[in-house]
Amino acid sequence: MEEKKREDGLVAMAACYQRFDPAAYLQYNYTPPRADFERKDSIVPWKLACLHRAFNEGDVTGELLVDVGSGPTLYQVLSGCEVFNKVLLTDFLEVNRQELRHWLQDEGCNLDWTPYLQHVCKLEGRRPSAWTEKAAKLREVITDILPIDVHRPQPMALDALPSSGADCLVSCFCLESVSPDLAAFTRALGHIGRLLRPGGHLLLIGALGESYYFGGPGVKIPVVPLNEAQVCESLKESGYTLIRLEVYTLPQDMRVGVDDVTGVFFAKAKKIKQK
Ligand SMILES: Nc1ncnc2c1ncn2[C@@H]1O[C@@H](CSCCNC[C@@H]2Cc3ccc([N+](=O)[O-])cc3CN2)[C@@H](O)[C@H]1O
Repeated sequence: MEEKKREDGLVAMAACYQRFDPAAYLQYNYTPPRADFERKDSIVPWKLACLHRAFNEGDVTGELLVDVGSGPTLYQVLSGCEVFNKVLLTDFLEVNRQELRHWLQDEGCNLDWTPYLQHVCKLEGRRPSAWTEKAAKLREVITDILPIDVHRPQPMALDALPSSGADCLVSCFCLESVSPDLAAFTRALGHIGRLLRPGGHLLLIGALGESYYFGGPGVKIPVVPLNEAQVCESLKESGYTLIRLEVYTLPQDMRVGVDDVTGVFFAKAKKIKQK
């Protein structure tokens, strides 16, 4: 009975995503005020600063970085692309994989990523005009955009990764938005952990206190509301050691009606080496 209930929850969640609208989603979350590079307290600059620091403090190294549940966004790998020479983007929906391909092939997409590229160049101490070099670097290291389902014990095709696994995973706003409940969120953390080599790092960004968001006009998608303690506990339960947790609380004017998120967490964790 338990298994049937679990399965039904995942089928219902997948059905919600059939109406996901990448262009609207990008508009809701990746334009001002949530993405305002002139504002110190805007969410996107905070996320980019967390990722820049995490990728550049010396302990995150290797060949392969996998972004889990990329959605239609690229910001999550703008720092990582300077550290890894192979980056895989992944998503559950073809419409999102297509949106990412459009950018990769410079075919025009639904968001201008230039301000993001310029901002991360600034974080790296480079002149903002180096954004074109960063865009070229990104197009060089992103070797594929693949399907993924974090609810499967094997979330990606077996031949997608080397047998040793990825050296680092990044995942932003995905797991809590695709899991019917906390147990499913924790299981999904364990599933993606199987893509990561022991000792590899997980950089996880997610929503705190969010119970729904709009994935398009009238497309209300349920989210499992998380608090910091649950995030820490789920990471521990699914085989990670927490290195650092940072929390951002949304100022009132960042609450724009597209979700009921109250905060954002950034966790840097490490997959425990098997004894
Ligand atoms: N089974 C699956 N496995 C993997 N990925 C899957 C699966 N099902 C759907 N997906 C894939 O996962 C999805 C990822 S987008 C999820 C959106 N998360 C909530 C949204 C995001 C957001 C952004 C920014 C801010 N902010 O404050 O600045 C707040 C918030 C809070 N609201 C989507 O790409 C879908 O295609």
